[in-house]
Amino acid sequence: MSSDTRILGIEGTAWAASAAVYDSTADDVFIESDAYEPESGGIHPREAAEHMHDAIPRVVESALKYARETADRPAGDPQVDAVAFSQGPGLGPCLRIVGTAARALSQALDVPLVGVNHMVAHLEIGRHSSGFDSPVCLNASGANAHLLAYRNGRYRVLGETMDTGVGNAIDKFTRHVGWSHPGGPKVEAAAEDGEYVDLPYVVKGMDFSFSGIMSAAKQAHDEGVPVEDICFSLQENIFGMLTEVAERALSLTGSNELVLGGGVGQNDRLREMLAEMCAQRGADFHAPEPRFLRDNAGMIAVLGAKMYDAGDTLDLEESRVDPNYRPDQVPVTWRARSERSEDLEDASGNARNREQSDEPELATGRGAEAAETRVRGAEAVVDLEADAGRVTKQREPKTYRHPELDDRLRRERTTLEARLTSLARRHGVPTPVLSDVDPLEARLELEYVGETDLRERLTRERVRDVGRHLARLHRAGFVHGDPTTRNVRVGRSGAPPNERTGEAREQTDGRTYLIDFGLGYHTDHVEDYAMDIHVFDQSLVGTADDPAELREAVREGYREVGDERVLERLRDVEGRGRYVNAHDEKADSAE
Ligand SMILES: C[C@@H](O)[C@H](NC(=O)OP(=O)(O)OC[C@H]1O[C@@H](n2cnc3c(N)ncnc32)[C@H](O)[C@@H]1O)C(=O)O
Ligand SMILES: Nc1ncnc2c1ncn2[C@@H]1O[C@H](COP(=O)(O)OP(=O)(O)OP(=O)(O)O)[C@@H](O)[C@H]1O
Ligand SMILES: [Fe+2]
Repeated sequence: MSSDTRILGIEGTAWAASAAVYDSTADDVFIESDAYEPESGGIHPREAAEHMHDAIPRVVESALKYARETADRPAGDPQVDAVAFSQGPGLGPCLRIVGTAARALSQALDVPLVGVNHMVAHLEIGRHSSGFDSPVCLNASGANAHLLAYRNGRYRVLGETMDTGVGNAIDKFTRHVGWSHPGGPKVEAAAEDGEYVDLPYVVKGMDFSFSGIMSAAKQAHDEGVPVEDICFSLQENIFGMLTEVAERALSLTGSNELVLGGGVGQNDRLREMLAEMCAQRGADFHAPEPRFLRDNAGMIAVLGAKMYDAGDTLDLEESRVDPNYRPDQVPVTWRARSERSEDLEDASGNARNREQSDEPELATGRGAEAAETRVRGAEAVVDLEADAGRVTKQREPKTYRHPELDDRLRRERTTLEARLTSLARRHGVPTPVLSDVDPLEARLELEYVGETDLRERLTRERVRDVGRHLARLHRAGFVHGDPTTRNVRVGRSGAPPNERTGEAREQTDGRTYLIDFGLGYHTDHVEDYAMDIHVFDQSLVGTADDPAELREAVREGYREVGDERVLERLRDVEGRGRYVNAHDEKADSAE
């Protein structure tokens, strides 16, 4: 960062009217915030906007006063170099007030305007305070919940909630119980005296859904289950889901660093689970201090400074706010050019992984496979005996999870994996032959298939094959649940070069095997089939430099075998951005 940048930051996307001054030389952040507290119910957009209207001038005045008092600049000079503000996402009426205030200040102070994406700020503050280079980020905030990882100039969304944000889900339950907003801290306090009761647990690849667990929690309350037990179990399941998908993102990207962002990150139990998961797999975990987790202008000012130093300022006409501003829409201008083309899952990431792991014999599934005898996936430890043609897959206990939940998931998934692996083969999809299953020990013995994971040898032809395979499963009435470029095994890297031209040819005859059916399930919903393809898409986005062609290839393959309505629904799913649950329409069960 260049020397002595001072930025005024303004935040006001929903509840926090906040202003901050960041000084890059001292790495000092001053924050002044004024919270909106609804008298009853949740956040009312109009009331929240009125709060912004009253409180923003006050907090800005305190921040400017601090800037004047601490600057060693001549009195006539501007005390800050730019005004950075949250441009979105957030509540429209609130954002507009903050936008107007920021524009007015930039004109009055005669300094440039910097438009900051609030969700990227939640991520970058953790990268800033940890010093991590290319972490995976779990954003656990009120209105959002997603996993981000940097690749090729953008923060890619690897997984996200299919319905509401995580804080909002918790707050809806506490409103049902009659507790005041915000509910998160109350659930955390009540959970201390709770015991575990069974609640739904839903992850799909790196996506997840809260609607099922929230309705079950409300119903349990109505039926008289003690509220502290529900709170305890909500935390165990919801945070268990977030930790699981975070681990899957680490495993898929080969990254060894996780940062946490967002207001729900203030929860001790969530932080404990994430720290434990990272410790278990030899990764580093960082959670910023609480004042940087909940909404605050400090994170806006810190990212604002990086953007300002990169020359990423706004003209007035570009300064419109965007309530649906997604993190992957932001061109990342502030990271070094070398970093920007860096490939998250390149060999170095995994070399690091091996060095730092407590268990050096565990590799992450890449590289010279002949030499590897053990692979650690996100869920299991897999012993590979290529010569004997056999693998043993052991779902080891995850100590971050409640033991009851852990037992249940490991058994269920082992049983399902055994059943669906065989069922898929009966429907013409190549899968490993099962030789033994022990649900109590959560252990499977399977045939060794393929030579390497698809992500090492991505070609259109192979990806097209995956499209056909998924269509066959769907026609048979079930989904894979976690189709990623690591859960497909492939053979040789290509046919011999063309004899006349010497050019490499794509192999068309090798088999593409699907493995790891533990998250699969029977369903006749078009939405579930579309989600299955969407999960594979997201893994392409996470592992391929140019995913567009490959995404088209999945669809080509799917179209050959499957139902066009699923592809139509997939276009809907993508258009939605955040997925609203639409488990309504049923497909005819083909076959
Ligand atoms: C777009 C923006 O406006 C939005 N901001 C936001 O949601 O505020 P944030 O400060 O990041 O998170 C607030 C949420 O964080 C929850 N929360 C606060 N303390 C908590 C705790 N100890 N345990 C669980 N949840 C907690 C609250 O219940 C509330 O739902 C967002 O980042 O999604
Ligand atoms: N039958 C098999 N034949 C050859 N290799 C296999 C087989 N099963 C697993 N592997 C290897 O082990 C890795 C991890 O296996 P698997 O995906 O089943 O475990 P996991 O813990 O569920 O992984 P994740 O949840 O990260 O996808 C695979 O990516 C693959 O490289
Ligand atoms: Fe936020």
